[in-house]
Amino acid sequence: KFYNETVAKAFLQFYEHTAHIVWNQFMEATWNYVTNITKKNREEMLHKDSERSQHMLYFGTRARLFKTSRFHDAAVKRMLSKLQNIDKAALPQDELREYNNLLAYMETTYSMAQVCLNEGPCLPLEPDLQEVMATSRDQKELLWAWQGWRDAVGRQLRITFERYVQLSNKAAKLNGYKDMGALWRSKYESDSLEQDLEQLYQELQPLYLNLHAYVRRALHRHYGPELIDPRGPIPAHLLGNMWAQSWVNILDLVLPFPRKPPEDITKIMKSQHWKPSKMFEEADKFFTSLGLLSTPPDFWKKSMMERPADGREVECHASAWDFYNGKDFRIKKCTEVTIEDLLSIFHQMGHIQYFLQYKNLSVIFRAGANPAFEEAVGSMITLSASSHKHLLNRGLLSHQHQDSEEEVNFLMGIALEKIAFIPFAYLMDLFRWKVFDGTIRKDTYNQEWWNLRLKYQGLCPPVPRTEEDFDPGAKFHISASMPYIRYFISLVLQFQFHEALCKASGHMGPLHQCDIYNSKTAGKLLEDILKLGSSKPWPEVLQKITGQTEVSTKALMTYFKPLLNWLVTENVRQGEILGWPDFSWLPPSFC
Ligand SMILES: CC(=O)N[C@@H](CC(=O)O)C(=O)NC[C@H](CC1(C(=O)N[C@@H](Cc2ccc(O)cc2)C(=O)O)CCCC1)C(=O)O
Ligand SMILES: [Zn+2]
Repeated sequence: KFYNETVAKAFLQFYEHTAHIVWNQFMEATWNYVTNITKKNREEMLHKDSERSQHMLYFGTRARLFKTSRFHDAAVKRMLSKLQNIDKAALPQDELREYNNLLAYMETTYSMAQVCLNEGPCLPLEPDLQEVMATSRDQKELLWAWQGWRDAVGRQLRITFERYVQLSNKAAKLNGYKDMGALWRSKYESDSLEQDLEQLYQELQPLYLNLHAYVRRALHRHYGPELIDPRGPIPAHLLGNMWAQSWVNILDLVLPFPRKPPEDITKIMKSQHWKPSKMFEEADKFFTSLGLLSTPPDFWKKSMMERPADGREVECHASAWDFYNGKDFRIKKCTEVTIEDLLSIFHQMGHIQYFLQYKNLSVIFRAGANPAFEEAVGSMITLSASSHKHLLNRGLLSHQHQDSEEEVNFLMGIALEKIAFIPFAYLMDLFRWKVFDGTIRKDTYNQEWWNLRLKYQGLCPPVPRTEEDFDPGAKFHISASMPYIRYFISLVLQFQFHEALCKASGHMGPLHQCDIYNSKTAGKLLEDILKLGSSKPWPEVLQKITGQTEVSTKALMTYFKPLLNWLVTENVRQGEILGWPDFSWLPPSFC
């Protein structure tokens, strides 16, 4: 055992010196693969991944030799403890190779999947199948896309996923965790995480139940009683999204005041000849308006902002990339000129801003205070960017005022994105944690998935499901082994951040009318926490920006208060039943 803090610092210097080279090469090879899916690029990526794993193994095992209990420098202690988790690099060589191959297989199957029309073309998810799910009002066509996607992806991943679970748990155990779920949860440095999350969910549930009941009534009106049971769960293919995780695309069906429809911003963008690059510039301008950093030249030279026209196979799922050299940061996105994509670019640019702000920290601390912070930054900016005030100011809306009915319509639009998302974001990792800890066994993966989809989202599958299906695999993050609870926590955090920055910007009036654009004060508050990366425990960072040390739903509830009041009144008037009692005792075979 080493006791000497000076030795530890030299060890960390040596790590630092070699790490950003290994990480830069790994990111480059991975980028080359996902932006040009070929066998050669896959081999190169897997080779760079194994180099990175060897590097992690070398330093991770040695980091464990230091007795840090008597060390004085908190940063040294924190860095050494973070180094000790080496994730999949703890697996023996042959099993690591197998694991990397199955990870690549799952993600690539998802990225290349298409659904073919009988004698017509084959449609990829982005933009074609997403477009069908968003715009079709023909339930047979929706069912074709919904079922076709799950046949093309989920079914193909079922067996691989079972092996993925085994190897994931083996890697977790080799890192000292009881299973991979425990390793994922450890990023939040809290031994009461699961209880805290359940508490947040309970506080938010009334908001979701009221929205669910109201939307069910509207769908009942549109699709009729043969499809919608006003006391039952909603068929999962009717919500305007492949996973029913966001319901924004059925706003036209559920608009509270249909005589005051919101302007179609996508149409306005197209009439103003917006291009993807302009969408990225727009988001960049928001951050510089706060006095924050602008994207460097490499970003504009090396990002992939549209699906390539040269027929290359690419992974279209949007993502933000840090190349760990302090100057190369990129976004990969198959951008379409729509308001949904513009707002998603704001989210991605939030990741880029975090990368830029912490780029001078040690590689070990180049991450969010916790993964949810990483997600909340961009989503918080999106709250300002999607405000009526901001869109008007940016020429994306024409008419001035917003009366109380238009305000409810506006809040409904935001709620269809944020409130609808609550149970989905929660159950994604509830499912995987149970799979990793063995509560959910492989012969009931799909049944248990739909039990959770019924229990939390009040959805049911539109056609019978069997254990030949693997519907969770039809969601990117499950095929890409990317944890998801970060988005649930981010949902609450982003409103807490938004409230704090709105206050700092001197905003007066309702929270949902706040736009922090141009506020250098708000920007400074944000900059001070982004710079910290993951160098401090997140409660300390949360306190710096909000004054509180706890994640709290208060700001979110404040934001949606006018809508909740309206929803409750409306549901009582209609005699709605909250929840889905008609299916609570039957197994959710199908709707
Ligand atoms: C190299 C790498 O992987 N980088 C990470 C970032 C990092 O870890 O540094 C990364 O880019 N991850 C991709 C992911 C992309 C998106 C996503 O997947 N979103 C979720 C949840 C959601 C839903 C609605 C919403 O408004 C916001 C989020 C979904 O769509 O289900 C796509 C749409 C927006 C965000 C992301 O940006 O989080
Ligand atoms: Zn994100």
